[in-house]
Amino acid sequence: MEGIEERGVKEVDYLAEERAGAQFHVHSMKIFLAGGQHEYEVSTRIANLVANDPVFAKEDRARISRKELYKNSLKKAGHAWKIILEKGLTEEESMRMRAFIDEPNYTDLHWGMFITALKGQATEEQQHKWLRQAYKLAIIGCYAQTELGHGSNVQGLETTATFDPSTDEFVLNSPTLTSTKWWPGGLGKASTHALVYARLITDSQDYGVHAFIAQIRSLDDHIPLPNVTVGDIGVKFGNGGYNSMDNGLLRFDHVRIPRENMLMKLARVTEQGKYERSNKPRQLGYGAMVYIRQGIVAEASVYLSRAVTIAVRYSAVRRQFGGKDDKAEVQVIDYRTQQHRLFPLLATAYAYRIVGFWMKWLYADVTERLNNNDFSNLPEVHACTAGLKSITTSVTADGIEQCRKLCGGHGYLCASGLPELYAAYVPACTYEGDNTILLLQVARFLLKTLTQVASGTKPVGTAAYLGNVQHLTSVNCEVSQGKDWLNPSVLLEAFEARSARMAVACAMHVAEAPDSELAFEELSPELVEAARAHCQLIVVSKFIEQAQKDLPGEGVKQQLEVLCNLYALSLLTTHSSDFLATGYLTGTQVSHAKDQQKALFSCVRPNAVALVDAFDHTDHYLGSALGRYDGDVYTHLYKGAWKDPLNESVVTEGYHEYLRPVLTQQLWGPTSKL
Ligand SMILES: CCCCCCCC/C=C\CCCCCCCCCC(=O)SCCNC(=O)CCNC(=O)[C@H](O)C(C)(C)COP(=O)(O)OP(=O)(O)OC[C@H]1O[C@@H](n2cnc3c(N)ncnc32)[C@H](O)[C@@H]1OP(=O)(O)O
Ligand SMILES: Cc1cc2nc3c(=O)[nH]c(=O)nc-3n(C[C@H](O)[C@H](O)[C@H](O)COP(=O)(O)OP(=O)(O)OC[C@H]3O[C@@H](n4cnc5c(N)ncnc54)[C@H](O)[C@@H]3O)c2cc1C
Repeated sequence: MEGIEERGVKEVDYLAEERAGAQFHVHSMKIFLAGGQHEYEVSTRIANLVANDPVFAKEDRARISRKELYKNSLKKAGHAWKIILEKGLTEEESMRMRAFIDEPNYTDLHWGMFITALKGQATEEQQHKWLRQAYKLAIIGCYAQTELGHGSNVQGLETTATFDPSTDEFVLNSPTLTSTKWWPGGLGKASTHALVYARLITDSQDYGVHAFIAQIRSLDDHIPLPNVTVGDIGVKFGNGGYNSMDNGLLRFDHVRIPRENMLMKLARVTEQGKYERSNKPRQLGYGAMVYIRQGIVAEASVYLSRAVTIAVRYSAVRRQFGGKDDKAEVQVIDYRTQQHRLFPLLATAYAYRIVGFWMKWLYADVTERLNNNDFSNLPEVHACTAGLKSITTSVTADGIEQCRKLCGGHGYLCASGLPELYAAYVPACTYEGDNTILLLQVARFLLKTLTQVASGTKPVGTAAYLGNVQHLTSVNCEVSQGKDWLNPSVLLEAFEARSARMAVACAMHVAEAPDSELAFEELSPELVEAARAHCQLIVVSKFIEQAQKDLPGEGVKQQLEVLCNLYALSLLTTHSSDFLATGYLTGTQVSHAKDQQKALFSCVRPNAVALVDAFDHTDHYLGSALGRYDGDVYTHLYKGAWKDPLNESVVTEGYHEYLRPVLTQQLWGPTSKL
């Protein structure tokens, strides 16, 4: 329904036939996926701005050295900041620009965590002092929490901040090797300041981990300050990927900072060294993590949809087998096995887009509540952000790798864009909370909620279904044929019943054990599965909610319904053992689900290319010869190969030293250089 001319490419469109077969209005879907007309316009404008600026080119990223990559990322960040200032870009526009530049750098941590933590944990006076500087980038901050010895166990951190009343200062110290700060992004080379999480000691008493601002580099010449040891931790996984970030190490040798550098909104130390807590929950000190976790959830769909766009377009271009009697060979997208691996990921990318919108709403809602001193839904928001961060990043990382395999041999080439995408994305399974640790947090929340339900408290929000636990643990599924699975309330009940039953089984086990902490540990694999089931339910329920709404644009609602059903049934069949073991489904009902899932593949097939077009990724952003909008895959793979530095000379460097002696049998002779 949409002409390729709109993209300014007239010469060739190998995917034209695919696009012509779409059964929905692609432009309307684009607007839906962007989050609205305004968001669509901002995205389009900023995507083009980035794509047309040579400073933001990214072709060579997988080929250049780490040093060059890092220096380039500094150049890009500086250039982006210049554009933001010159054009007076809004926060929304700047965030879009960050996304389209598509290269992690120190500003992610500065804006995402340093500033967020200051806003959440600094007093007004402190904010006035530090935020003014930080907003201008006159200082660059990082978030220095993790240490060599502890990351997940925040309460186990070892760095100390000991108050000295004689000088009204804290003394920051790294008492052991394992207390070395290790991993903070932007710390290695760029930051001038660090938000340091350290054990607060005053009057010889340890009050646990608190946040302090420490200047680590000179604002004149960027040299580390006295008694501060700071540097980069080294090359990370993959070419390009997250290597544009200077994850750093940091040690303090009795470094003195003013008492006012402790962030004092949640707790303070007086001039006399007295420790005083505010009446706000101490968990607000974890607020920056909650903010980034929701951001990571909102971003998951972007990464997954990029991989899926590449794999769908390539699968429509690529042909293998068949081709007898003058017929063209079969497009690999028509193979059922390809559809079985690819289409659920397409549906997942849509599901995560919808849950990402909801997550942003949830975060705005909790922020407003916190501003009004309403802390009631903090545990639920923590569970949602932690759990959804965990499942969306794990599925997205695995999904990118699956898309690489779906592209066969060419997927393994950096020219496909997929290896780099995976390398850049996969640390999301670890940073901002290891995904298993985060699911265990959800599990604790579920057990607590069930205990509260037992004592008559009504659960709210995403846990509300647990208020219906008696029904959900006794009801039988009524599906008797494949089509029954297309009923949203049937799907919803299946996911609610599975989640409630898994949580209840764990809760009973833990409650009956003499030592509940030991039982929790023993049962942790099952608890992780129960938490996953709960989080999948959240995504399914948000997708169903959205698919039931009326949306503008011919066929848009119908496509969302198909994808919603496909998403839910793919989860159901993949995790069928849960549904069977909890006794909610029979084997026959699972078979019906599988049949229905197959039928849905046939509905997706004619729309697949248009459904990925609707994500509206530019060729610059995709950075993939396989995922090009025009489908001209082979020309660009071929051209790309000749750009490789190995092909700069016809006879390779090293020929005379190392190849010729082998070929001429002179390996052991007197002139051999080997
Ligand atoms: C122009 C540029 C713009 C840039 C904008 C950027 C924004 C873009 C968005 C996305 C981009 C992504 C960029 C990503 C960059 C990478 C960033 C990576 C940074 C990091 O990795 S920072 C380090 C993160 N570290 C962790 O996540 C550690 C994980 N561990 C923990 O969170 C906790 O310690 C724990 C959860 C494991 C708790 O362990 P425990 O010992 O039990 O802890 P306690 O402190 O005693 O707390 C228990 C109690 O508190 C509740 N709770 C825990 N966490 C939270 C929370 N976050 N909020 C609320 N409540 C919490 C917990 O449930 C317990 O409650 P209970 O006592 O049971 O009632
Ligand atoms: C690219 C990248 C960027 C980062 N950026 C920052 C940053 O800017 N600032 C910062 O402070 N930190 C940063 N980090 C650190 C990151 O937050 C931690 O690595 C993360 O929280 C995981 O902690 P860990 O490394 O201690 O893992 P560990 O906790 O040591 O995990 C190792 C394994 O043990 C398991 N495990 C641990 N405890 C338990 C348990 N109780 N029960 C069951 N299993 C358990 C985990 O599941 C995991 O499989 C970054 C990390 C990376 C990779």
